Amino acid sequence: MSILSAPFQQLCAIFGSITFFQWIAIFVVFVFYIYWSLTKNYGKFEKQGLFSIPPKLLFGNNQDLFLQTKPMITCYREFYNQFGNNKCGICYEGPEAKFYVKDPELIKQVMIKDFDHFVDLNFIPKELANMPVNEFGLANALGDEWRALKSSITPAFSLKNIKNIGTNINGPALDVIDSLKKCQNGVANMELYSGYFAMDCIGRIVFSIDFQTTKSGGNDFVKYGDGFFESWRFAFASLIPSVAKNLNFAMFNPKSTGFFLKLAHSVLSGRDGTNAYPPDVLGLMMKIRDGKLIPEDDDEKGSKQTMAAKCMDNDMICRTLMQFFMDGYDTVSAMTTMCFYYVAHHPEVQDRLIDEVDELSGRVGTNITGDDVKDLHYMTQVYNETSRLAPFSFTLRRCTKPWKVPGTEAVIPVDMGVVIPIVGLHYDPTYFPDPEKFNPDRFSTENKHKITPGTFIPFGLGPRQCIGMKIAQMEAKILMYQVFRNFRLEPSESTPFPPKWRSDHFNRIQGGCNLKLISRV
Ligand code: HEM
Repeated sequence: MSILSAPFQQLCAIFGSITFFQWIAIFVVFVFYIYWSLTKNYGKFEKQGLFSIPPKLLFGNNQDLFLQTKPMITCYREFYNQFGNNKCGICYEGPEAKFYVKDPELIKQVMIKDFDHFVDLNFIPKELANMPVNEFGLANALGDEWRALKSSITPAFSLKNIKNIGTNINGPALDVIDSLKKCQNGVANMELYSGYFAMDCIGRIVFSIDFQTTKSGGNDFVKYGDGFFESWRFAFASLIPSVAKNLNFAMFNPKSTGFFLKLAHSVLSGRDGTNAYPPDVLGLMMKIRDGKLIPEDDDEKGSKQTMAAKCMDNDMICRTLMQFFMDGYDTVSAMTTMCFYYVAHHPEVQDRLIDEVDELSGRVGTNITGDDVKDLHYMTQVYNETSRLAPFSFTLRRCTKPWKVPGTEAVIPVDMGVVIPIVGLHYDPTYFPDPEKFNPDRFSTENKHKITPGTFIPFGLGPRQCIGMKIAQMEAKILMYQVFRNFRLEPSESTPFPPKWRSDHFNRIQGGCNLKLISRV
C-alpha cells in the first residue's frame, strides 16, 4: 500500500503531465501576478488629479530608506523638496499609496479640524496591527477605545503631575553629574549618559523604581531599550505586509518587548493586593482599571470612565507601560543628546545658556524643581531649536472616514495611510529662513509668533499629539541644568559639525556624541 495520500498522488499525476511549454506559461502568469500586485496601486490617485513622484518597482519612493543608503532625515528632506509647490499628493511606501500632506493649512485640517476622518496613528501596517505580537498600548488603540484611554491617562502627564516629576528626576540627573566628574577635563559620550538618564527617569515616572542605570554604567534596561527598533523590520513589513502577516511578524524586537512586558507584569502583580495606588503612571492605570478615576472630560453617565475601565485590564496596563519604555526612552535620549551637541558647537549660545543656569542656580542650587524649570526661557528656545533640527522625520495617520481633498476631485478612502512630513517642514526656508543654522532666537518671545502654525511639530499635533511631550522637555531641561552648572562642553574631533546622521537610526549621529568636558566648579 502506498504511504502517500490520494490527493497528493493526484497532484503528482497532474504535475507529471504538465508539458515544458505549460510550465513556461505558468511561470509567465506567476511573474505577471507578482508585477500586478506590486504596481496595482500606481497611478490610481493621480487620475483624480493628485501629484506623485514616479515610484520604483518594489520600493515605491522609499528605496534609500529601505536599503539604508541614506539617513532617514536626508531621505525625508529630499522627498519633501521633490513635492515642490504641491500642497499634497501621493507617495509610495513599497507598493502602497499614501496621502502626503505638505501644506500647513491642510496639515491642521487633517490633524485637528477633520480629526474624525483620521483618528488612528498608523505606525504599524493595518494588516499587522491586530496580531497579539504587535498589540501595544495607547498609540495602537483605535477609535473610541483610544479616546477613552487617552483622556484617562492624560492626567498622569498633566502640568501639575509633571512639576512633581521634576523633583523625582533630579536624582537621575545628579547621578549623571557624579559619573561625568570622573571623566572631568576628558571626553564623554553624551549619547550614553543621556540614554542612562532617560532610562532612569522613565523607571521612576512609570514604576517609582530607581533602575540605577547611570550608577551601574549600563544594565539590561538600556540593553533591551536600545534593542526595540530594528529598521529592517519596518522595511520588511512595509514592503510585503501580507507575507509579514502570514509569518506572524513582530514589528519590534520581541526580546525587548518581552523583557519590558515581563517587567511590567511582575511589578503589577507585586502591587496588586496591597490596595495601594502609588503616585506614578502604573498607580494611575491601576486606578483606571479599578474604576476609581473619572476622566476630566467625562459626561454625566461616566461613559469614558466605564469604557476606560473596560479597556484597561492587566494586559492593557502592561502593554501601555511597555510602550512608554518604547516611546519614551530612545526619543528622549536622542533629543537630549542633540541639545548637548548643538550647544557644544555654538559657544555663543552656550554663554547665554550658562548665564541663565547660573542665575537660577544662585537661587535654587542643586535642588531644581519642576516649578523652577519654567524660568529657563532661553533653555526652552535651545530645546525647541534642537527639536526643529533633529526631530523624528514624520508622523502618520490612517484615514478612518472618506475625506475629499479640498480643491480637487480626489477622495481619500478609509484605511489609506497619511504622511505628515515633520522634518521637511522644519527645514523649509519659507517657514524657517536659513534653515540649517542653529538659531534658538527663532523661538524668542519677540520672534515665536512669526512661526507659521502647523510648521513646527516635533511632537505631532491635535488630539493624537505625543502624550510624553512635557515629560520629555522637563527631563532634557533638568539634565541640561545640572550639566551646565558643572561643565562647559566643547566639540571633540570625533563629533564634527554639521551632524553626520546615522542611516540605521532616526535621529542619531555617527560615532556617538563625544564632547570635551571643561569643569566650571
Ligand atoms: C523627545 C521626545 C519625544 C518625541 C520627539 C516624541 C514624538 C512623538 C510624535 C511625533 C508622536 C506622534 C504624534 C502625532 O502624530 O500627532 C508621538 C506620539 C506618542 N508618544 Fe511621543 N515623543 C517623545 C517622548 C515621549 C515620551 C517620554 C513618552 C511617554 C512617556 C511618549 C509617548 C507617546 C505616546 C503614547 C504616543 C501616542 C499618543 C496617542 O496615540 O495618542 N513620547 N510622540
